[in-house]
Amino acid sequence: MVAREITKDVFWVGALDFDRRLFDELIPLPEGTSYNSYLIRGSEKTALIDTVDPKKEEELIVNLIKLGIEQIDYIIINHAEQDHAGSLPMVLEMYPRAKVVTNEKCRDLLVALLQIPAESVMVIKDGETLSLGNKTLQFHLTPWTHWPETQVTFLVEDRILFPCDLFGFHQATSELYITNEAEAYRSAKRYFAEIMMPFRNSIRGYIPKVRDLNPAMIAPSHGPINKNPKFMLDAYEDWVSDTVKNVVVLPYVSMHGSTQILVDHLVGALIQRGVEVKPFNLSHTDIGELAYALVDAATVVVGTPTVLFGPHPQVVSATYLANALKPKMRFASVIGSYGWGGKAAETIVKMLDHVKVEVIEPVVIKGLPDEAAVVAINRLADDIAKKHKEIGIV
Ligand SMILES: Cc1cc2nc3c(=O)[nH]c(=O)nc-3n(C[C@H](O)[C@H](O)[C@H](O)COP(=O)(O)O)c2cc1C
Repeated sequence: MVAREITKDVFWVGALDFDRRLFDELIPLPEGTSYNSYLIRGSEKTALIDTVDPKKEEELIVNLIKLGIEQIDYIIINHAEQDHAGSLPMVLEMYPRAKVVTNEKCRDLLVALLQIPAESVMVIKDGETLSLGNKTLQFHLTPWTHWPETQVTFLVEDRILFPCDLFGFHQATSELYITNEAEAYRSAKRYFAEIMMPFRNSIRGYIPKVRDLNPAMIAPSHGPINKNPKFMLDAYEDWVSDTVKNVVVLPYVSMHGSTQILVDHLVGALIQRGVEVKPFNLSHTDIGELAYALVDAATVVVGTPTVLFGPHPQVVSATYLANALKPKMRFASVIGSYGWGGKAAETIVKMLDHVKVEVIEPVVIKGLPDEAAVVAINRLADDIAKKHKEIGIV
């Protein structure tokens, strides 16, 4: 890997991870990822902003050595998660005189997660600045833009925002900057869905503050640097808003084909009624794509057979995730088939306790769908189209 200069005396010194395919043992990474770390050489002091995932720590160290960095005065930690702070012990070993700079909550997490000695941390407060001589770092605490300790750092003179996870996305690319905004939009929306969506209300509050800073660049900790911050801020403003689209997301499983028949019929019935529908067969769905679809869908219909008196375990897992991601969905329903009895639909509805949804009457049928089942699915499609019309999205 090679360190690259972004602007005078500001360098990207991170690591690209083209091969990584799973994050948090949960999220598929179709484009790999990067762990961006930045080095700022002021006239008097040198600062490193965030580190890299420990499995790539050697690349960070080599970048620093190649740049001829003999002393680091400050290591700014914007977020304590290991993919950004995990190489801190190694960097501190290499540069023992460096002070770790972060907020109080982040310090406590660094002590807990990485056993960093508390006394090596200089605690900053919201709005505080740190001079590097001819360059000034300004810290803004942004709790719950992922974790409780998250903060962003602004390089005042160069107007570069270092927001760590916020506004970034998982992509390993040799390009230092975003070159194709349409592609970046898709990757960033997926990242938002997987990581940031549960915190949409907090993020909404920070967007005007970021706009006030008027950054010339956003240099996140995953993915390429953004030279057009307005593009990302506008996109985020839309994603964090309460505005939903005329879309039904339909995650489902079918073991023997009966629930599949209901799904297929509902897909057709919704299309006929002018409602966009996105089915996801959970036996082979990339859950990142499911999360992506949840960002602005008005309705979620969960399809499940009854298994051991409840929903299919794959459906339980997807419903748990959807509920935890707290999408802005307004309506929910359940469809499915059973053999002799159970509480699949009731269990799914109970699981949706983090989202404020109006439940539309489920369609749960015995065995193979018959004419009555088709009528019931048409009724469900009618109800969904009516609800979408009532809220003005059709
Ligand atoms: C492992 C397994 C467990 C099942 N458990 C139940 C059950 O507890 N209650 C029930 O009504 N049906 C149960 N069934 C029957 C299915 O719900 C029924 O066959 C249904 O029509 C399957 O829908 P599908 O074709 O969409 O997979 C079970 C089926 C399987 C294979």
